[in-house]
Amino acid sequence: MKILSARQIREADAYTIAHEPVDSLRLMERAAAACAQWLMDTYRGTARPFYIFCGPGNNGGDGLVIARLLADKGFNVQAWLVAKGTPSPDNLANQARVPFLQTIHEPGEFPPMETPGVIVDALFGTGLNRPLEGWTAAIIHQINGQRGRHDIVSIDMPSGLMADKSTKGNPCIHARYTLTFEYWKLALLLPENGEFAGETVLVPIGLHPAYTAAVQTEYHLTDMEMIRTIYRPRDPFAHKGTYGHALLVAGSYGKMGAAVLSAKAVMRAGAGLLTVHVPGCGYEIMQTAFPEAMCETEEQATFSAHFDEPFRLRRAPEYDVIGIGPGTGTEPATAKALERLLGLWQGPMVLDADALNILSKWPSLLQLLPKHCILTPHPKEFERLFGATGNHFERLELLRSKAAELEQYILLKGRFTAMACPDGSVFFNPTGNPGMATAGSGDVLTGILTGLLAQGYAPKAALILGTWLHGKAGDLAAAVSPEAMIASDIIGHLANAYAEIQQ
Ligand SMILES: NC(=O)C1=CN([C@@H]2O[C@H](COP(=O)(O)OP(=O)(O)OC[C@H]3O[C@@H](n4cnc5c(N)ncnc54)[C@H](O)[C@@H]3O)[C@@H](O)[C@H]2O)[C@@H](O)CC1
Ligand SMILES: [K+]
Repeated sequence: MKILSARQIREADAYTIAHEPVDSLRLMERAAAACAQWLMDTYRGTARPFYIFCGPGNNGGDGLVIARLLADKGFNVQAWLVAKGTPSPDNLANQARVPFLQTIHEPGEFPPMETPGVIVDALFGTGLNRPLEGWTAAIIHQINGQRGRHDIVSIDMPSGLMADKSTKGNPCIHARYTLTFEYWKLALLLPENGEFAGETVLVPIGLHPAYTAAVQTEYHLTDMEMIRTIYRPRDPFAHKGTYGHALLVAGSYGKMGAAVLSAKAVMRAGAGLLTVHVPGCGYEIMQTAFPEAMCETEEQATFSAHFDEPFRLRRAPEYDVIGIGPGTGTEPATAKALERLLGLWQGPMVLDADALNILSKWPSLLQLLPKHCILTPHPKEFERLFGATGNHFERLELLRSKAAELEQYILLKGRFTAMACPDGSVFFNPTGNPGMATAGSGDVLTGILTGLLAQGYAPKAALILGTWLHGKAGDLAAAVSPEAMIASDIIGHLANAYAEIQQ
């Protein structure tokens, strides 16, 4: 699914009006009717009144239509026009159709709203072009002050948030739900705005599909259609060699769990063969915990500078992919080993955890990476690798520019994990939940990505599919209890995540 900028959303709106028998007033009616329906379905039977705050533009126009539609259905509705500036023509036309509309001219006129109800925030949407200040900011603070007593539902955007620019630190509605029209907006996907949007619900309003099909965007949200296009069913004539031989370099004294979790995920993702390279202290652990993997070792608790000797990496062509990093530690000897490895290997590769920490400590190693590896930092690892930024839009831009400059795929973990490709595109992943913020979850992702690359998926396909599978398996695991789930449960649900694609 493409993520459009505020300008492109306006164009999609105009294109629909030009190419369909619908004028702007009808389109507003359609969008507002979809919201009114959601509000009725969600709050029917609760006897909660609706308190609707309408701004001067078309977002306010949506609020006016919602007020009328809910009142027509017999709901208890109060609506206020927060009057500042000239109203848009469609807003004005709808004001006349809400006889019970009141006006707030200054913050002192903020209504009491005694009965617990639902505040509908239709003050500003994608038309916001600068931070809110003065008395509009004061109204936002007053609405936020009501959060304990009322549910707040924002229409299209939480008022105060700009669709594709940072509004960090500026006044903004804290919604429980955001009913956003037709497309995800970039701002709704970035963690710094999570507290404002609450739960985002996508509301289709029937914009013309031809515009979306043709428009060029850098940002995308992974959806099932994309996943089904990427996924390749197994060949009935397959043997284990068909699905590749992965090498996983992982573990150290006290951190063999990371290696075991990663190894299991490689195989559960579908790799044909796996060799795990661990320090000597981990040999028995690995062979016992996961007999499906072959295991080779070194004497030391960490990896030696002579990595390639017992390791016989000169036989590298027998591997299809190398995954490296979970639990390896960042000893100088291990860093040397990674350097040697990079001198010998130019194939597909996944670098995670301590492999990334080594790259941060010795940044010159970044230049030795084969092109089109997958790097999977969490925000702290990303900051150590590439530096701090002032807000999450800047961080996204840094992610994009580093992926292009280094010609690597870089995955930045988060609620909507952002995956930047060397061609400048960024894919956001929708699956996953807070239950996955648990030790070992990242090691499982490394394993899944390594397992997909082993099977011959191209890096971009492996990245999008693997991250989706990881989140979906996590969602299935969290369905029982997000608190009680552990990383092994994600592996345990990978089969069910695959099954969802095949349905
Ligand atoms: N995209 C679409 O296809 C559709 C959009 N609709 C609605 O239209 C909205 C966009 O409408 P508009 O473009 O009229 O914009 P908005 O209603 O979001 O806001 C524009 C108004 O706010 C004022 N404004 C902007 N920044 C301000 C600031 N910092 N302080 C005070 N005032 C400020 C402008 O002067 C203007 O009056 C969407 O969010 C959505 O709710 C729907 O009505 C129907 C279909
Ligand atoms: K709004």
